[in-house]
Amino acid sequence: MPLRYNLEISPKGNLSWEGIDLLDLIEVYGTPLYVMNETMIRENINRFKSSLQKYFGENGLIIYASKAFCTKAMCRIAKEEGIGLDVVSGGELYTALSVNFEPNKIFFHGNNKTYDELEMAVDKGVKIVLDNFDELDMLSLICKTKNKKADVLIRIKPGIEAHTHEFIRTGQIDSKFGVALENGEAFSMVQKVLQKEELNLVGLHCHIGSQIFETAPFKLAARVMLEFMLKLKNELGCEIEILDLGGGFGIKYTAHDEPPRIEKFIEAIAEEVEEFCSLRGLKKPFIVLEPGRSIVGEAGITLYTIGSIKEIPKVRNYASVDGGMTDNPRYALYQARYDAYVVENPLGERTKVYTIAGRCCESGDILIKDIKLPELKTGQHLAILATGAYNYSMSSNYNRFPRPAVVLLKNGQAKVIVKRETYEDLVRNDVEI
Ligand SMILES: Cc1ncc(COP(=O)(O)O)c(C=O)c1O
Ligand SMILES: N[C@@H](CCCC[NH3+])C(=O)O
Repeated sequence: MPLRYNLEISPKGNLSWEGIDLLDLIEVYGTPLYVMNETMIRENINRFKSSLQKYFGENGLIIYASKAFCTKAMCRIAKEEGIGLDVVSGGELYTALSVNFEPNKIFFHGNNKTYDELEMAVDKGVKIVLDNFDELDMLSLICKTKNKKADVLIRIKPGIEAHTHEFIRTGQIDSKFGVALENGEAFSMVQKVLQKEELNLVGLHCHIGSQIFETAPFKLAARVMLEFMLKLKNELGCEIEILDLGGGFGIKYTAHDEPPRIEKFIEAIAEEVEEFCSLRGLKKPFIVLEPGRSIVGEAGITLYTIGSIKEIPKVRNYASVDGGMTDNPRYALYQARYDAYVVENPLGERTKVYTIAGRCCESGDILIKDIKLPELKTGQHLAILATGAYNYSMSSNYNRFPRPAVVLLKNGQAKVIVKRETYEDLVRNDVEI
């Protein structure tokens, strides 16, 4: 099996990435260890940028969905690449602002933003994606109190069910996100925003789900949104500038996954926008896309040390590692599938089926269920692949496990971008009685 994700074999026969022997990396930084590949992150960003540029010229913007992996270093990479940022909390916004990210390229999402978060967004001048009527009222009050204006988009439920796991589907009617097109809900929200002098309606937004493998749902979402824009133009004389179609572009986690290339998604969206706008006489909107997983997912791996190996005859072989659902909760949450290599034996014949378990006090603490690997030995190391998205960002301190460090690789150099947590970090906010 050829190595994926630009992984290679080092002169010592170990797995290597960006010219770095991963066993050497482990010797320096220990395990568990998140490893991110800067070259791949930048390549992915540039694939999105050049594709969008090809079809929309200057009339489009990629905004990285920072929920996938949000650290100062990642925000700085996005800033250097000239893209925007999707944030969904005061914490993500704070991280972005701490590297002086241009506020007007930040889009603030969330279905229940707090007063303080909205205040911070208004003060800094970031774009706010309005989710509901309560938020609209709160934002209007904040703007009036401060005598400031805010640029807003409205999050619409386009009523599309993308074929993905139920928990990561968001565009259908039964969703906590956004306002529905049905019953005129979205229409009356637009009317209400237009009546507010302190709010400047700049765009509409939708997001249909995550890890989507088909281009058709994106085309459908674009069509539904453009129909609504046309209705607003015809009935309210309101021409909306930005159409933000969200993220959700699928990636390859295992050999079975065959996601379309990034270019294919954008080409499909462009075809739909082009056709609709020329046939129906609508001005082509400024297109925003919000990829998260497809920028960082395949550009991350996690390294673990293999501890106990338990072979239960005729049942299952468990190999436990020194991390678990605390650093990657995605099997526990979505029965997510991953692939892995043994760092010391990357191309060894895969002869035995193992379940890779974590060390949390939880039976569901599994990282990979039933994966064929070479015979494993305690003390060897495992690289779980495509863990760059929604791993570090969804990590926890359950069982009081400190979070692993994050190391960023580029051209043979490794840099710590998030330090390993210590026991002292774990008790820092505890108050003794
Ligand atoms: C509003 C919004 N935009 C963008 C994303 C990024 O999605 P993905 O990481 O699948 O590209 C999400 C998460 O699903 C989201 O909720
Ligand atoms: N966190 C999820 C996806 C949700 C994305 C945010 N709306 C995952 O790991 O796949």
